[in-house]
Amino acid sequence: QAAKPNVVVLATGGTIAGAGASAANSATYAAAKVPVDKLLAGLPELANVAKVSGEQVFQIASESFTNEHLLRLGQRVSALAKQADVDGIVITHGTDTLEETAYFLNLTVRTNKPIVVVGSMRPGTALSADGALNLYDAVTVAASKDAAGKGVLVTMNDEIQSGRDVSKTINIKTEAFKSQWGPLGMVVEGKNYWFRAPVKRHTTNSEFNIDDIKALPAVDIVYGYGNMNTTGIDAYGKAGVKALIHAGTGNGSVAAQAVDSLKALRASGVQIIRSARVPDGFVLRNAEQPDDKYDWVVAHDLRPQKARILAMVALTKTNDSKELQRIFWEY
Ligand SMILES: NC(=O)C[C@H](N)C(=O)O
Repeated sequence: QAAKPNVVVLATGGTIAGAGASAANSATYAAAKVPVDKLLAGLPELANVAKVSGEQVFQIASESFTNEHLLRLGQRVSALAKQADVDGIVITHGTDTLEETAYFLNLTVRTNKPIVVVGSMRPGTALSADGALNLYDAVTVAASKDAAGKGVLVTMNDEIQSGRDVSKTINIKTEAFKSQWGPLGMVVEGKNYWFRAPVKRHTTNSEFNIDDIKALPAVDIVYGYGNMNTTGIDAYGKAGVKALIHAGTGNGSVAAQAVDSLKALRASGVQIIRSARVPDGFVLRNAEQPDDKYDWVVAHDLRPQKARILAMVALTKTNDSKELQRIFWEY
């Protein structure tokens, strides 16, 4: 029998490492409690698909992820991916910001080896906990040659999703991770079934490289709503933000009373990136606002939190708005 592939599980915390007081506690529990060794020991079936080793990188709930966590995790993933004795990497992660980390790695880690980010909606102590199967699926995908070159992937709820496209769309329920463009495939009983492949640039085809990124610039998000005021926009400007994501209403529309503040910020050198608070669809250039005239960028189909990740990564290389727009189309 051929040797099993080597998969490293990098644990960062989240509900997949959570524990509640009773089996009835599906939503009330503490995240980031169970160490990686215990997670892996509780899943002996992993030995059927790979030779698995674990490493505790952080033990936090993912809402508390910072740019420093992103950089440290990315550097560790990159170093492991260069090792000849590592075939695939799994990252266990809280679900709240899982999509941001997955996209960050997708943009910056230069490897063809499968990288799979996984979490759970219920702690392992709960009835119908989903973490064990999600993790088994993640290791299955990370151990598979057919998962190579598809960018960073996410396995939740039997589906294989693109880390670029996927978002958490509901709390409480286990079918939380969706993409408007659909999953790439499914993973069932230790086997992958593929239906499509990503077309946006990622990993080995990316112009960004985590090994060259030492710090990420300040990029923040303001939310559009009825009766919007400019307090947030002006405060972020004063705080020295390098780009501001506007999570606009509808097709990324901007309230008339906010336009002047955003124009003033742009005039001071801050990049303005028009995204939308609407979950799906995409923002068109020069629709709703004259982006060419104001020298603003549109976020394409990226949700505000994903637009923030791409803006930070892009700004490590360029502060040219035309280049930024090209990057938003291509990634
Ligand atoms: N389901 C989860 O993992 C939620 C948790 N708050 C986290 O993101 O760490």
